[in-house]
Amino acid sequence: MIITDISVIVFGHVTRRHADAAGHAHPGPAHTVEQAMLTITTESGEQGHSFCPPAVVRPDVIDKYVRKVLIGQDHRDRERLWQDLAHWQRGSAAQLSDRTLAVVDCALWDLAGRTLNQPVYKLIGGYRDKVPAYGSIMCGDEIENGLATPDDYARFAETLVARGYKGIKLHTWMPPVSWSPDVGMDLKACAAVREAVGPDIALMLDAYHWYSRADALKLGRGLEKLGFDWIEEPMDEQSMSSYQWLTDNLDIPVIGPESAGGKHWHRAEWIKAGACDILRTGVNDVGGITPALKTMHLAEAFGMACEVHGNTAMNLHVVAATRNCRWYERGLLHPFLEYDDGFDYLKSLSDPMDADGFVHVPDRPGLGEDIDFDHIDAHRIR
Ligand SMILES: O=C(O)[C@H](O)[C@@H](O)[C@@H](O)C(=O)NO
Ligand SMILES: [Mg+2]
Repeated sequence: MIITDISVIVFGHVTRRHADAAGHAHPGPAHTVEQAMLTITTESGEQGHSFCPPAVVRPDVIDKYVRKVLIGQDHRDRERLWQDLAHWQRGSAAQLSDRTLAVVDCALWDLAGRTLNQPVYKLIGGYRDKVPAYGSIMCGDEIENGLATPDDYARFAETLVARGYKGIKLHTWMPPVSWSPDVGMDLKACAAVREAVGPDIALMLDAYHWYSRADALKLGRGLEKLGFDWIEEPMDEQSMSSYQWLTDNLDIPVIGPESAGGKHWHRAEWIKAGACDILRTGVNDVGGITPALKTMHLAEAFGMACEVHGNTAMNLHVVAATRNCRWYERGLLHPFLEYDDGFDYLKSLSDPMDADGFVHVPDRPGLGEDIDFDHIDAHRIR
């Protein structure tokens, strides 16, 4: 039970996803990027693993903070270890990020599950073994027949419905796309998708993140006419009062915050301020499964849904262990990418989806990631 070692392996991972100047992903040629696997080991050799970009678990952060808090501790004390790491953030000069807390917390949950031979969501307390997924489409682009026009979005939406999705979220065009942002074009894409899929598919929009209040209101009013289920991140989430204003002026549910910091504490303030109708959390956004569950339960106490940001096993287990979340966000998707091909370092998908749009939680222990350790060893960089 006592943690004796924390290690990081950096390996090469082949992907066709490329980040643009704003950090949003788009398809491109296959290229190799560095990926890190954090491993926490106990005195009896039990291990838990979690994946992230190498910078999140760079040696100085692991040595100065993570090892100091975890080594010699009982791995089952996830709550205390998470609180201790969160307290170290204050004195870390912003070097110890919520993302690092998340990868450590996930590895501890994976360790607990692997040790007990149980999936994480069953350790938390399962609510369901399969969850409905919405297809989360990548941000728009200027790629011919990609996501360059409203018709491109409409055609892709039809493909997603045929695949089984019962919900679709659009991310529309954002800089560096040359002519964006453009509320009119956002609404044309949303109208084209609604026309293509009909009234029974749930639709949501995740918009350009820095619209003015006036533009966000215009966008929201347009989505109301199209019967969309929520509007997401149309303004800078650092302005909670802007979201309070928008929520007061729109009928369509406003969801958030996704990217704002402050973990579950700040999300409590959004609820108190009436800055959202649906709360949002995400394992990477709030610092782990542990605080994501706190956020889910916070929202539940206020009679609110809390939708979980992001794909991968860590978020799927949170959705499977809670009632007040309607969807699993499966993505990001693009006509030129085959999402079901998965990752080259996992032997199978962590979020397999059936033809009816349900993602089945793997019955494998821990986070259930079917890790190809031989692949990782063969492509190890350091
Ligand atoms: O890079 C990002 O901002 C996220 O990946 C984002 O595109 C997407 O995950 C999101 O906002 N989902 O709600
Ligand atoms: Mg979002």
